[in-house]
Amino acid sequence: MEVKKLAMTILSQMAKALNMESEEMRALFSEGVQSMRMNYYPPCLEPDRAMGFTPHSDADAFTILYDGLQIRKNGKWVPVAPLHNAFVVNIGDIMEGDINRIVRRPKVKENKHCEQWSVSEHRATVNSTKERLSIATFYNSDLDSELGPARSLVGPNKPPIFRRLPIEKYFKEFFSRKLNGKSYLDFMKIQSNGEAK
Ligand SMILES: O=C(O)CCC(=O)C(=O)O
Ligand SMILES: [Fe+2]
Repeated sequence: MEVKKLAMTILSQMAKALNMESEEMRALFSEGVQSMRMNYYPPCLEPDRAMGFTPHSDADAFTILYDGLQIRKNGKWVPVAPLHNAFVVNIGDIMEGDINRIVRRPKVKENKHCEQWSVSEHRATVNSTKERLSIATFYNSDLDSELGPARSLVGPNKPPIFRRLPIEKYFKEFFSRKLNGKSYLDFMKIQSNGEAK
């Protein structure tokens, strides 16, 4: 319950930073699905030859994670060390879909808080002596909702970049695929001829 409160505060700040109607954001997530995954990584004698969690972006809107991971930045894997008393927040695929990729638009890029927003591709490694436990809390809009660019962010001059589909269908499709970086996001994109892939 406490993590959910934190999530709603983060979402309302995100809405503000994106000039999105905060009620639209609140309506999407207040009754949404919150789920938690605990990942246990036992020590591994040959950590260089094993992977804890293969590279992926989270399929949800965003994730609040306890413990560190590695993110792909400019093609390189960079460790994000856990800070004492702090969480790591990952932007997931749904958030990129919902906000219509506004974060990549030049106008918003001027906003220094938005500049770093993009879906995080991450992975988890293992180590040779210590076991590791992470706790990830995932946020989604509710299962009856539709996934697609936020209505307050698209218009005649801002055409949608992602297609719309029922969220249940989105998850069925996601879980029938192998984790493969950000490939599912590409699948969600509308091609330049206006057709969904
Ligand atoms: O265990 C970790 O640090 C990362 C876990 C993760 O990426 C996930 O559960 O989606
Ligand atoms: Fe993840």
